[in-house]
Amino acid sequence: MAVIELHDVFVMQDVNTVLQKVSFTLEKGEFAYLVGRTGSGKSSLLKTLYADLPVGAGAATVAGYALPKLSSSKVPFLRRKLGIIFQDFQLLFDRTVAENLIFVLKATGWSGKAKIQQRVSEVLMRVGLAGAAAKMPHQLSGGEQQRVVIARALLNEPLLLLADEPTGNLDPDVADSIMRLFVEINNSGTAVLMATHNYQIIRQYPKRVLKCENGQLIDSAKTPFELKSDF
Ligand SMILES: Nc1ncnc2c1ncn2[C@@H]1O[C@H](COP(=O)(O)OP(=O)(O)OP(=O)(O)O)[C@@H](O)[C@H]1O
Repeated sequence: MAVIELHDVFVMQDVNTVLQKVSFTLEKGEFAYLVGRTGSGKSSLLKTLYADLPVGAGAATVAGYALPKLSSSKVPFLRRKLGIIFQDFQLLFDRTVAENLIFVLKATGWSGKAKIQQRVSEVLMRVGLAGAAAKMPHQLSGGEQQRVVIARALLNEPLLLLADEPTGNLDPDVADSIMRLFVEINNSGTAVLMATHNYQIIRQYPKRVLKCENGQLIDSAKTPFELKSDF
């Protein structure tokens, strides 16, 4: 089953076309990088996929939801199938790690204190932060904070993780450990689409690459291309 299926999609910012005729399929459990120079349209494409930007034209299905016709009341249901790891979806710094996670669980319809506590423990364990529940975000390193963001994205067992520069502000060792976490999550069946400028990571963990260039999306699975370090 495909978790993303786009056919001739136009990615728009207001009246401007950022990407035209985007067509690709991401299967369940697949991993792909999304690359391209600054301003080439990576974030806009990701935003289109989680219905933060409207589809200009074309056919798009994400996690079983047909996007062009998706009513705003259905958007939360789509988002529950997705784990979104974005620079601007940061942690709430006035609450503990556990409270950050509980906030999202309650907002997505969870109830029952024991069930909620158990889910919080499970996701923290999954990202290697079993002891961090009672800590405040500022007591954690940048890499640990990113792990909490990933834990939060995993709360509702998403079919697909959408990540925008998840290793962006981290030093190379920490970036590598975050990448290994993504690989582990992917190996357990969650599809991942990760926008990145991190050439080292792509070299070290080679996978399918989707590249935004000149208003189009090039797919290494269809048109093999050599990735240069200046993408
Ligand atoms: N909120 C916005 N309103 C209008 N135009 C925007 C907005 N955000 C981005 N754009 C424009 O859309 C185009 C694509 O930007 P986008 O942020 O998708 O690129 P990107 O590849 O993610 O870049 P970066 O690598 O810097 O994150 C750019 O021309 C940008 O100026």
